[in-house]
Amino acid sequence: MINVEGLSVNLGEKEILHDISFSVKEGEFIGIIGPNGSGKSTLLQTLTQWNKPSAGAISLLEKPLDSYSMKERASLVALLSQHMDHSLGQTVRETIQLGRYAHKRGIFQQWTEEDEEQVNEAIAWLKLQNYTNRAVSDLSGGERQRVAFAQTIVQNPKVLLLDEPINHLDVRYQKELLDYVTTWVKESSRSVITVFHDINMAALYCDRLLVLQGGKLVKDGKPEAILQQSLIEAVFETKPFILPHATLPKSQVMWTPSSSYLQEETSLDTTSITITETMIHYHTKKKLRTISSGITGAGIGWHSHFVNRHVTPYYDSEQPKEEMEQFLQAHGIPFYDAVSMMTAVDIEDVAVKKVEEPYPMLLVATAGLGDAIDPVTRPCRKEMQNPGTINLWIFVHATLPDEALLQACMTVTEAKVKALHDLGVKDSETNTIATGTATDSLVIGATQTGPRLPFAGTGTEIGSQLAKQAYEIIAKAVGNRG
Ligand SMILES: Nc1ncnc2c1ncn2[C@@H]1O[C@H](COP(=O)(O)OP(=O)(O)OP(=O)(O)O)[C@@H](O)[C@H]1O
Repeated sequence: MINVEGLSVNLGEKEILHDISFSVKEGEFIGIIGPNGSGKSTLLQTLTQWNKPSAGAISLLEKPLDSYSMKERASLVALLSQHMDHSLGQTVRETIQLGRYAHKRGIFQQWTEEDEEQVNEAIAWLKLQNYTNRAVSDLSGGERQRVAFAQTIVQNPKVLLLDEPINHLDVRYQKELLDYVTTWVKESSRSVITVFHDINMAALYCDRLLVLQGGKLVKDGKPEAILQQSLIEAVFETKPFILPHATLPKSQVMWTPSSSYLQEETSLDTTSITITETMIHYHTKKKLRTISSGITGAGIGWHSHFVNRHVTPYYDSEQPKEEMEQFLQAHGIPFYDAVSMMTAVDIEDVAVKKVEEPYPMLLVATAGLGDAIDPVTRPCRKEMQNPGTINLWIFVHATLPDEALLQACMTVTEAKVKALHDLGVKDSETNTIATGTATDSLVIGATQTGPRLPFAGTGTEIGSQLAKQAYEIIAKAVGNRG
């Protein structure tokens, strides 16, 4: 659709773009990212011939861009820019209607049914029905942005160029506009090139990203190839963390504030454990990085409340998470900040241990064995037969990346299996050695302010400590049962 070859642009005395080459196919949604002043807007403006190149060539539909008349170009390429005044009518409808001008020829510019249809469609898509008779001058920044977008879209161009189209929009309208653009580009074999400051939105919506730095195209690739820590840090001069999106196979960037207020030390303190008949509750001053299989706070997160709640052997809830949230709230514990689990074991049988060397560690365990299971031998059954569960908490004063937290889970689980083996705990149905109970829970929390330990597998110093301590605390908790 568009081919750019060796493009350079001078503005005044200065070379703003240098030797840029890329191409855009039909149906592609391209994002341009880069720091302030890197030339993103200049590039978009040059694609409309707003700026004249000092070198290189731009072709559109296989013909040089400058071989089209202004009128032809206007109907093929539409630019929504922050840096130019859009033609404004009095009302929203009039302003959008002006976008159809690109399709009018000759002196008798009759308004057609197609014009009306395009305008009404854009008004509906952008949810502007209630604004059509409002004066554009009275609209908010975001509302005006949607009107300007509607005016651009009714031009029905082959190529749509958008310069920061979402910067004034709230998150709902950002999503709606980008969802709309995606449908528009995919269903009608057109192309879109959009300048983004929001790298995450660019990565979510674009097929490819162009990265500009100092007027040069430093990288052209799929979002997952662009969202690499070294590249983003080099271009934006600030360190990102790249994480997977929670539900889509896409990458996202996270930023960490440099403020020292967020870097305070947290130590592990046994005095902040409260043990009552109802629950074991541990509260840390600062949130810990956690990996857990609890009822609330499961997965990877940050939490400062840890709850092992006593329930009767007959506890039965169809919605244990909601029921647990109510329990936490009733006890003044914010459910969103709590890793919680349940046990039918008497809370007084809890085992607690604090270790200082080599790494400070706090361990808390309760162990019921009524439903000890050997899942390798026993056929699967849905119903739990006897209550009983091993709940294990391990808190470490160290900085563990997520992969080390996962390794710590493996290390600790292997130690639990060995403990049950050495204790001769058996699955009552198969009479073979159990690996755990059917409902065991685990949380590992790290203060993230101690020494940085990249790995926590069984071959590491921290892994060896985790395994030994987990083995001992489980054995102690099993021994504590009345
Ligand atoms: N008419 C002009 N004459 C001289 N220099 C210009 C002109 N227009 C823009 N520039 C300069 O060109 C460089 C690139 O500007 P441009 O607006 O393309 O950057 P950008 O990447 O879109 O920036 P931002 O993220 O801040 O919007 C900047 O240094 C800018 O000052």
